[in-house]
Amino acid sequence: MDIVFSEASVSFAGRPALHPLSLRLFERRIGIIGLNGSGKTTFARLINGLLRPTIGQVTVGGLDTVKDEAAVRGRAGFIFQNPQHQMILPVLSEDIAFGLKNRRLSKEEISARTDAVLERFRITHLAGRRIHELSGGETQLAAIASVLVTGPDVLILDEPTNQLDLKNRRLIEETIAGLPEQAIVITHDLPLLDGFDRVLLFHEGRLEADAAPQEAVRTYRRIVGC
Ligand SMILES: Nc1ncnc2c1ncn2[C@@H]1O[C@H](COP(=O)(O)OP(=O)(O)OP(=O)(O)O)[C@@H](O)[C@H]1O
Repeated sequence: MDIVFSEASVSFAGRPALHPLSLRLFERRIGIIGLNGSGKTTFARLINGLLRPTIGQVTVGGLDTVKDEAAVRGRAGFIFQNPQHQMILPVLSEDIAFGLKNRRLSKEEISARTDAVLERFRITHLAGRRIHELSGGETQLAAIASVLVTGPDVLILDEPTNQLDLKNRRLIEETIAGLPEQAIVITHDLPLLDGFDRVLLFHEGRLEADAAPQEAVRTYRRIVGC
């Protein structure tokens, strides 16, 4: 899906967090890297209307993130850094089904879609588990399932491998690689970007590189001197 930034910028209390930026994203796997506080989350939040540009415009599939906010939220799903915070109901299957409420679906349809997404991520055995009892990797998978059940075209993941052990990290890496949906991934886990189509490097609120993974990471290392 086409995501278009047109001279979009964000300031907080007059301080620029993202300088004016124009670009078009359409690739299937897009990474976002940069130091803490460089503007990555600010950029990503603009895509699903969680944040409005102070100046300029962002469109997703031709929809304006400000004027068509509700429709944009349906197209672009966001998985937060601490995904347990975005899960509303205590039990996993209930939380997934909750995302389908208000869609004029029958109980049977909601149940079938919930079962299908649990199966898709091979977490059917966790359906009746309480969210706070899930491991880090299970929580991340559960959050991805909860968002994807609603059928977004693009998934935005904010540091999805943060705090995961090697095994769970691998699981999430493979899950992201296998998603048919477009995915935009903010990460400090640079090897996660292998095979990505495009990587954006932010530095002090500016887009410093827009390149293939290796080149973007090289620029990142050069800029920060590591
Ligand atoms: N709601 C807010 N109010 C005020 N300042 C903010 C707000 N959100 C972000 N900022 C500031 O904007 C800048 C960019 O923050 P952002 O969260 O986009 O960085 P980031 O690259 O995602 O960082 P990290 O890797 O630490 O998550 C920072 O200086 C941050 O303090």
